[in-house]
Amino acid sequence: MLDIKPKHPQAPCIAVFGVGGCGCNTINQLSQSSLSDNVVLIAVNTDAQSLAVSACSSRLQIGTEVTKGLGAGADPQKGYAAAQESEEQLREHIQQADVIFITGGMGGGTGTGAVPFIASLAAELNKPLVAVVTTPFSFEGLQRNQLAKEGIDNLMQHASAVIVLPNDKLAKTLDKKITLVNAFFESNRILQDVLAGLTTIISQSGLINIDLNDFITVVSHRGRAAMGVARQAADEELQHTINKSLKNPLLEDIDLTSAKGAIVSVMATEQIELSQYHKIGEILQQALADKAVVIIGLTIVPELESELELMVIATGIGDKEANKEEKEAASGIGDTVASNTDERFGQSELLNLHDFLAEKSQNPQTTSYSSSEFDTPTITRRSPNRVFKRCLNDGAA
Ligand SMILES: Nc1nc2c(ncn2[C@@H]2O[C@H](COP(=O)(O)OP(=O)(O)OP(=O)(O)O)[C@@H](O)[C@H]2O)c(=O)[nH]1
Repeated sequence: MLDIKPKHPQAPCIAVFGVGGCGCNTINQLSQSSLSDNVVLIAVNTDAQSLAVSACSSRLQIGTEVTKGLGAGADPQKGYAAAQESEEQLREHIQQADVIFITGGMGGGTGTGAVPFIASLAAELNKPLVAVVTTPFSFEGLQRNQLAKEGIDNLMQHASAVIVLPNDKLAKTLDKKITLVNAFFESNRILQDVLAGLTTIISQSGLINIDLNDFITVVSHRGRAAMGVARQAADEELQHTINKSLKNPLLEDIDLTSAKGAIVSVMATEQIELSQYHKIGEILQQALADKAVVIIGLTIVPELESELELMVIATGIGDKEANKEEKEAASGIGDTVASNTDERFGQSELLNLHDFLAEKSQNPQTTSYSSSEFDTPTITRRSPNRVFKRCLNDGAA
């Protein structure tokens, strides 16, 4: 049974399901990250042996009758039937969470069959669910790739957002001599970062907070999602940093101009200027679809190593052609450029920051942070010894 006891009762409960071999490997690696204490990792598999060596404290063997604990033998229908057999336990786990992340490798039996089933339960229980899945290496053959495609199509019908990480794409960025085991490990590190980043974004209390409702607003656009992280190098133009965050080479080739929503988590030092914060919103509005909802959170980290770090999650990414038609219809012309960004950029967020800066200039003590309140300044963290710390307005701290 899922047991989430957040230290901060107001913090949303986040369940991360790792399903099948790939999913369980990923959350094993994720358990090495420092995650907020409201995040629970649940290993779900048909394969009893692989589950037995999982580092996760919550493990759920599904389909004991259907698979006899031996895996789904690359048959997604078996994976689906296994999840169906264990529907009650899965429901109990889902019910206790406020938001669900699920990860698995598409192309085999368990992940391809069970991930869409779990997503359908979450949809039925009205819980937001974001899936982060891989597609097979092309050397694994056409059959696996076809199964993966079908699995993703099924998943898209139920998940709030789906982030796809093609193993093939990853292979292109690795040394040709890398071993298969290491290639998987590297790929899992990306999955780990994506999941750690997603959970951090909702758990973290910043100066300008991104809460669960913001997250739900953005993921409710449904469809493909993408995520990118960037750190501003010394003297780098803000535009360039944002472009970097939008061009994560390990994610799918996707058309961000069709994204209908984005959540941006900004970490910056106290030196961040109002105009910089505003500019992030403007640049993103121009990069995404017209009327895209952009929610920007800000956390002040005095010890940040760079001037600024950004994590962007873009959602509701659709078909390029459909998007072009939509834009043309909306504007009455061919090439549309995002206009009137102020209207779509949350004024209340700007006011919050403005208040903060004004207050700071009048009363410097209100922003004197103790350095122990903050931790390593990167958005995603891998060190198991580092506890994620909250910032500024966390009343419960
Ligand atoms: N990135 C990454 N991909 C993996 C890993 N393990 C497997 N995969 C990919 O995920 C696909 C599905 O493999 P598994 O997750 O082992 O399969 P399963 O879902 O457990 O299904 P069955 O073994 O048939 O029960 C494979 O075809 C690989 O492309 C991993 O550790 N990392």
